[in-house]
Amino acid sequence: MASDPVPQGCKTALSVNLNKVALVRNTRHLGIPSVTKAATLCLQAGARGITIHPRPDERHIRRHDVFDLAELMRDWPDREFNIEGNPFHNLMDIARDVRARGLPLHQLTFVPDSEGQFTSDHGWAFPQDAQRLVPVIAEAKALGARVSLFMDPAPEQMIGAHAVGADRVELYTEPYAAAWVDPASRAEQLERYRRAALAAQAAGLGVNAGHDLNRDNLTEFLRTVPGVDEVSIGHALIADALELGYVDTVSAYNRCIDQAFA
Ligand SMILES: CC(=O)[C@@H](O)[C@H](O)COP(=O)(O)O
Ligand SMILES: NCC(=O)COP(=O)(O)O
Repeated sequence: MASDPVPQGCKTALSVNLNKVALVRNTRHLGIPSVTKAATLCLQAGARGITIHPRPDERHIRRHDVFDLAELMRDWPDREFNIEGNPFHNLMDIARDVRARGLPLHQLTFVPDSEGQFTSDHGWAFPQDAQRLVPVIAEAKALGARVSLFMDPAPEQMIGAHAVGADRVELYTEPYAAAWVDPASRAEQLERYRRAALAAQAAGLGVNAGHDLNRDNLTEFLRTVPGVDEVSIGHALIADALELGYVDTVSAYNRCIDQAFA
């Protein structure tokens, strides 16, 4: 990686996931809403990066979106381009193609989804997944990308994630988001994530987080879980943008992050 737009150890960076913009766009053949325009507005509003998850069924992000966005990211050298997906399905082929075109690719987030999965709902497991992950992680790093592994908040798994060569883990936050409405469950979940983040950092990994984070649950998560390098947020953020617009929405999420560090 030539330069790292989201270095470890700084205030949490907001990466906007644009899957849901593409989902709406794909219901007609008109090209609206535009994924690249959404990316531009979010970056102008202060998003530190763009995330996409090109699923094999192309229900939202399509192959051309990856290249269109990578071209756009060339004009934003201090922002991060993060592509999520399963390295045993379509992800590595896309990553090779991005780099063959000389386009930026800062982070690959490996997610163990099945083809056609409704949405991501679990992380990698060690030692079961170790052997097959080693070569694809090595290849991703040779392509110049940081590698993050989507993981459940299980402290005992973090040494395994580091041993296979990952740079970071992305903690799967849906269980926290689902527990948020109930104060006792929320506290219990927060403690799980806090311990998982500390274990990851002790193993030498950076920590990202994502899935169902929103304006209500984000600040408390970042106040409690130490040293989160990046959050990727899509579903709730794009839903908010339908009401508030991209610019005000990105500002609102950045305020949630700022409040956690105040
Ligand atoms: C890994 C992760 O949590 C996100 O990529 C999430 O899966 C979003 O994907 P969808 O937008 O397809 O639900
Ligand atoms: N990695 C998580 C992500 O990119 C967005 O998840 P969500 O906010 O759409 O649930």
